[in-house]
Amino acid sequence: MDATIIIYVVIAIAVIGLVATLLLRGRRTPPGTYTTTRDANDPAAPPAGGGTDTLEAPRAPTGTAPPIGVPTEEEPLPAGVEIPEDAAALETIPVETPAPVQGRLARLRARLVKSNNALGKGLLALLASDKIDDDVWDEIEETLLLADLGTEPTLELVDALKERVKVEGSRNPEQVKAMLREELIKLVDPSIDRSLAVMRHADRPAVVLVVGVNGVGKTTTVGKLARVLVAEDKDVILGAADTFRAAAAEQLATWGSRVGVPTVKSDVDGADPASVAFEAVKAGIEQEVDVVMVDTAGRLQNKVGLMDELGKVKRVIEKQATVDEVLLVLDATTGQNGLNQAKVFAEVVNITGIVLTKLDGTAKGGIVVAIQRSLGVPVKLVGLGEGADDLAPFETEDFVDALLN
Ligand SMILES: Nc1nc2c(ncn2[C@@H]2O[C@H](COP(=O)(O)OP(=O)(O)OP(=O)(O)O)[C@@H](O)[C@H]2O)c(=O)[nH]1
Repeated sequence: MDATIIIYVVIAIAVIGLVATLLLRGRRTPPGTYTTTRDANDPAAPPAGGGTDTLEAPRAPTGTAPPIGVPTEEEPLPAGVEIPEDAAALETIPVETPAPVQGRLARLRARLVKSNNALGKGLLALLASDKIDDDVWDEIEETLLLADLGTEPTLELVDALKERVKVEGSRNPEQVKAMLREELIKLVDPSIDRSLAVMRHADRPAVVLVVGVNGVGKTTTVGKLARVLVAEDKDVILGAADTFRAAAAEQLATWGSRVGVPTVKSDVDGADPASVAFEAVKAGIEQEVDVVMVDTAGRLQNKVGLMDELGKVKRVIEKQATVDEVLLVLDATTGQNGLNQAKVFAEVVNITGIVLTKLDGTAKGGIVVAIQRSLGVPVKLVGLGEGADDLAPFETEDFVDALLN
């Protein structure tokens, strides 16, 4: 009897608590409010009058989006932004355990071997031929250029090989392979620091901003990278600031929920990305996570638009934290086009690392060298498939071995 009363009392307290929480939360995030000056790139002029201005939301293609609040750099406000409960709450649903990160590139080597066979086999056959005359050197050069190594690195590699063949004389296949391996490793550069800046600061999380054009595999990469961080035992929050494509936020949230990582997103198409980024970092600080990772749209229709959007996202984040890492995602299959994209992004934000996706679908592994050379930024991660754990930290020797096998 006593026990029944206690159970009723506990249930009553829980219901009252829940109702109070819902009421309070509703009051904390008034929709459609906008209290300070607009930015030039904000979508619509605020109506005149009153202490609180209300902005029309940027319209979704259907034109059905309701008015939302748009943040300013002075005082960002939520714009229909959903802030999930902390990761501990999400962990009540079964989550997947990501594959270990250590040695992933070596394990995924077969993907590169398949696509880069032409490069490795071609070069080894040429170098091991009885007589290496100018025609053979030309063919070697062509093979390297076709693998997107870039003109300058190709010439450097060919010169180094010519010199070694002259000095060492031998064309025993094993020796040739060792020689080529050494020279390729030098070109890719094992001395570069490729670690990700994902260490939590004393009082706030590390913030990673992920940029790149649509379709390169950016959202997928953020999802996969969340798994990498979870595998390294880090608490993560995702910010779905790619508000341009309606499904991107849901796609990201699905990736996150698979590994118990919450996603801050807006339920309004075309909401201000800076608002989502701000709220994600705020949630990350409040929930004391290690890393906040923000996905962005970064449409490349023109440089000024891109600069406005990414610049604002970054400035708004910097009201509460530092941006520790800006990762540019590039599709390895796009060759020169990817390099051009990289240059435009590099002019707009300070890129600290490259994620090269779809390396499994191309024989153009040389793009790693070309990108590092032209941007002066290291390739930190490579995408080697559509599977959830097909993203690997870049390791020079494993990469070169995959090219040559
Ligand atoms: N083969 C292969 N496919 C990949 C890789 N990375 C991503 N993809 C695929 O590329 C496609 C596009 O990926 P998304 O993540 O949606 O591209 P996005 O750049 O985020 O596009 P938006 O969300 O529109 O900005 C998807 O089908 C992914 O599965 C990879 O490393 N290898």
